[in-house]
Amino acid sequence: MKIAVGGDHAGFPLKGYVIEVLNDLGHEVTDCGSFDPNPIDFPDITKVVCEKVRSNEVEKGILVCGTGVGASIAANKIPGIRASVCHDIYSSHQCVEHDDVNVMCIGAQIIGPALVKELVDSFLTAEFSTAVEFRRRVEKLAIMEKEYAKELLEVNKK
Ligand SMILES: O=C(CO)[C@H](O)[C@H](O)[C@H](O)COP(=O)(O)O
Repeated sequence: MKIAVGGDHAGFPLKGYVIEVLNDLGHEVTDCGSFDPNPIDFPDITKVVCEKVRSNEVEKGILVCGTGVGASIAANKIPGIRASVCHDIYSSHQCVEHDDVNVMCIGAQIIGPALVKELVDSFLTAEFSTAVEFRRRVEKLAIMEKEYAKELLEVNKK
């Protein structure tokens, strides 16, 4: 699978390990930075990773920041992105099965390499359920995105 990976300064060391794990699992990785441990704001890296996901250049994205929280907030502001912090195995596959999550966010200050390996594998091997209720809920997310975008356009016109 094609995967885009990115992280801010807090995620930098763990991002390297995530890439190693992905390579070992046979995935094709695009490293979106950061490429050194200097401070960089998580929204900037989040945009790079999520653009690759929403344009279908890659199938999924993985973001690493200090807690995963900032990256997840930023990613969920981008149309077409459904992001989640995944720090437990159940969420890491259930978020794909039920909510079709396409960007996993993890916190380098929260979890270590052994768990990361299992989380990444669990996230990437999970499949979106065909059950009608899950499909309906995700469609509602896309509708919400459009509704609020319309509202923003109207506010900007004034
Ligand atoms: O976790 C984060 C956002 O949710 C960031 O990666 C940072 O770790 C966090 O904001 C702390 O910032 P700092 O510049 O590393 O002190």
